Amino acid sequence: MIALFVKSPRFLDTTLRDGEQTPGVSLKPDDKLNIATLLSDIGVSVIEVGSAVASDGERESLRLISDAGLAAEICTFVRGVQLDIDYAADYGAESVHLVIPVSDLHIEKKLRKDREYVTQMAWDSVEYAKERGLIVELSGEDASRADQAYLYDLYAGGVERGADRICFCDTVGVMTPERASEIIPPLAALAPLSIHCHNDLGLGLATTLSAMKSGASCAHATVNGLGERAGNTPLEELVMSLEVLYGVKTGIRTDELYHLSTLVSRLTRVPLPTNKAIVGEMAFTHESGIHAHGILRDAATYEPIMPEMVGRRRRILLGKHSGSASVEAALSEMGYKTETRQLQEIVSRVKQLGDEGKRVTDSDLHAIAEAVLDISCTPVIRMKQFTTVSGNSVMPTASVTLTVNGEDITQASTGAGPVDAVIMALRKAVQDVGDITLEEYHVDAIYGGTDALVDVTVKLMKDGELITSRGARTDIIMASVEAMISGMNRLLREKDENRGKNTH
Ligand SMILES: CC(=O)SCCNC(=O)CCNC(=O)[C@H](O)C(C)(C)COP(=O)(O)OP(=O)(O)OC[C@H]1O[C@@H](n2cnc3c(N)ncnc32)[C@H](O)[C@@H]1OP(=O)(O)O
Ligand SMILES: CC(=O)C(=O)O
Repeated sequence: MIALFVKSPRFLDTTLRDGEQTPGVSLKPDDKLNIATLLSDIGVSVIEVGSAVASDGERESLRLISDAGLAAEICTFVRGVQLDIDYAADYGAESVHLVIPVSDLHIEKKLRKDREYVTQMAWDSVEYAKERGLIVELSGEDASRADQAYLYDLYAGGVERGADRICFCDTVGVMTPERASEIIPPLAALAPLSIHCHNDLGLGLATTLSAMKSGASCAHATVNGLGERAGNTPLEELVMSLEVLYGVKTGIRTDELYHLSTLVSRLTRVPLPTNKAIVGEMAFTHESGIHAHGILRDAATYEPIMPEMVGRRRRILLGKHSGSASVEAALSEMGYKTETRQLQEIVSRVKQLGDEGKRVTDSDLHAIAEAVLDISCTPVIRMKQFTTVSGNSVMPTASVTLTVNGEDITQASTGAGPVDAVIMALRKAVQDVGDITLEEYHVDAIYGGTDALVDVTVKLMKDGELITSRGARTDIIMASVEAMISGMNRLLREKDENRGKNTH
């Protein structure tokens, strides 16, 4: 089975073209350059950076990325239209993804033409693009619903006229993996073949793998599976499946996949589903006691791949499904030592919080542990007052007065909004006692009316230590301040090796 894959498969990443066609997504040239640079650095062979014909901004992006001297081949989408090909050549593309509708449905209903017209358009476009000095990937749009004999002849004539590669598009994600294994081999014998799959029925990855196993030497994919409608084959899932399940060396730096994913999610503003394979927040997070217990003995019990392979870290969350093994491990991380009955009591309080529907944060565990172990710690920081101002004609501003180690400190800051301003002011107020960075801010459980409870979770980092903390109030600013103060107190408290083990 393994031998059927080509030895060094190539990847054409189309995050910046098909991925950007995700409704509502629009990337500025600099954003595209950032993503293209990382794609090239991790080893993607070809980057389709957009559609040069679409807008001035698209052409500016193409020029910027083409001039950046990246190792990857820079490609752009073109129709069978001379203007598109001219833009590609004039703005610095090395190659074109020349897309030609090939199913009768697309030819007759969309273009209102016939097969002969489209064949001629395809071949003329190949010749023209070659004259303009471009590498040509001749692509059949809706190829999986096309008459396969017609498609074969169109590709064969295109290759005779100079097409360097051909591409088979399963445009609406209807090709099964079984069908791919029948259709692809004769086409792949014509020229190097790329496979481009969509995920309308959730089969994008399976069909791409099947096509690659059947002779496709290049796969089109997008970061996070972005793309039209339900998206395209996700690059991170494809690369990891090839590496881990099929033993194929992809040449991709897998340890940068998570970094790439978060960059794309941030710039496109498309959040990652928490359970998304490889890159979702929960992909390497465990809560259930049985799983956590297994993981703590040997991670392979419940993890098919090591999180480090994709640049991630394992997390064990606490909640109502936790068991004593994971709670003990979390306590020990925090420097607490417990005896059996103390541990049992802490586990039961953790479960109680879970039963109330709450996420159990580090600060919650800390508070429970201190109560059960009867340790009273004086908080390093206490809030004395804070004020925020925002409105349509003022810059959002906040001032805070904190008592830090017994001394009053007042700081003020502006921000993108009142929450941002107050968080910046808080961080300024504690900067002399610790460099605390806000790694993540998350608002949850906003349901009901405008007076609903708001649940804010923050992730804070100090000296490489990452903790989560929560605040729950009906006022989002109060909830944010509560989460920040409680988290900062956790980080600023000295770790006491002798903590815990009180017997009573
Ligand atoms: C499956 C895919 O992902 S295909 C890629 C989709 N990407 C895009 O659409 C890129 C963004 N698109 C755009 O900016 C615009 O649609 C443009 C600039 C390409 C065209 O804009 P307009 O000239 O206003 O045309 P409009 O968008 O209304 O219609 C598309 C035109 O392209 C033609 N066309 C569509 N596909 C092709 C093709 N592969 N080759 C040649 N012509 C094509 C259509 O027939 C139609 O032309 P017509 O009105 O003369 O029949
Ligand atoms: C070209 C393309 O993106 C498709 O057919 O899906």
